[in-house]
Amino acid sequence: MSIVVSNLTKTYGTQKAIDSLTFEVRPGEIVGFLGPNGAGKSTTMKILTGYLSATDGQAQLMQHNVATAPMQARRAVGYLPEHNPLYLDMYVKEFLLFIGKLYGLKGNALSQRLQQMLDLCGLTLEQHKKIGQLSKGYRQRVGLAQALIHDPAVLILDEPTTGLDPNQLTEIRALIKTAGSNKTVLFSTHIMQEVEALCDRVIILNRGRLVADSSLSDLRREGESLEEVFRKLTA
Ligand SMILES: Nc1ncnc2c1ncn2[C@@H]1O[C@H](COP(=O)(O)OP(=O)(O)OP(=O)(O)O)[C@@H](O)[C@H]1O
Repeated sequence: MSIVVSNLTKTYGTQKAIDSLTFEVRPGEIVGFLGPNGAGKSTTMKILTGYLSATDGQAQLMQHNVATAPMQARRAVGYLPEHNPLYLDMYVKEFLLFIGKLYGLKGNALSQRLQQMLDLCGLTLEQHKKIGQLSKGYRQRVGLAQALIHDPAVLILDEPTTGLDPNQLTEIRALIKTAGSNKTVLFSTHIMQEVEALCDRVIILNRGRLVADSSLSDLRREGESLEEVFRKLTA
């Protein structure tokens, strides 16, 4: 399994943001992580990527426990956080080189990987611009390039297409599909068509609890649209 989450719980003060979540993601799957605002999606992703610690339960990425083997787990994952925090004063190329070095890349391996990421993410012409000068769609490309630069087995993307215009949205979706073709991808979104276009499976949370874990083909067989299923389970 690429991702294993068992009985994962996170409490903020007296509020349980996630409550005994258990699910697994197989190698190569693209899984849509859905739920209404505040359901606990970002909290789960932050625990998986080592930005938060769990109150209880366990999570593993590529067999590495995120709490007890954090360095190995972090190397196995690329993360695009919600709102894509970037250093706006850095140049695109400079930023990607900086992130590559943080992952231990150097010399030819670093230059080759940078070139591959600029090509893959369509950033070649923008590489000498400051990140702050880029449109939102191009900033998302930079966010994806930084998540991919160390060639992780797992990609975790928190609402990667929020706030994009329809053209940029289509381009970023295509990029996720290409970049994720040989990876395991867990990504959150509120756009149901996106899940239908990209995912093999959906996991739905509601108020911190898992309320559905199903392949899209099983959902379709039952004759309900994803939107109907979502509404029924999270109303
Ligand atoms: N740092 C924090 N301190 C206190 N409560 C928090 C904190 N972060 C999140 N929460 C709460 O935990 C719950 C889950 O939040 P989370 O951001 O994980 O949800 P989400 O499903 O990602 O929502 P959205 O779709 O709006 O991004 C919410 O009730 C939220 O207010």
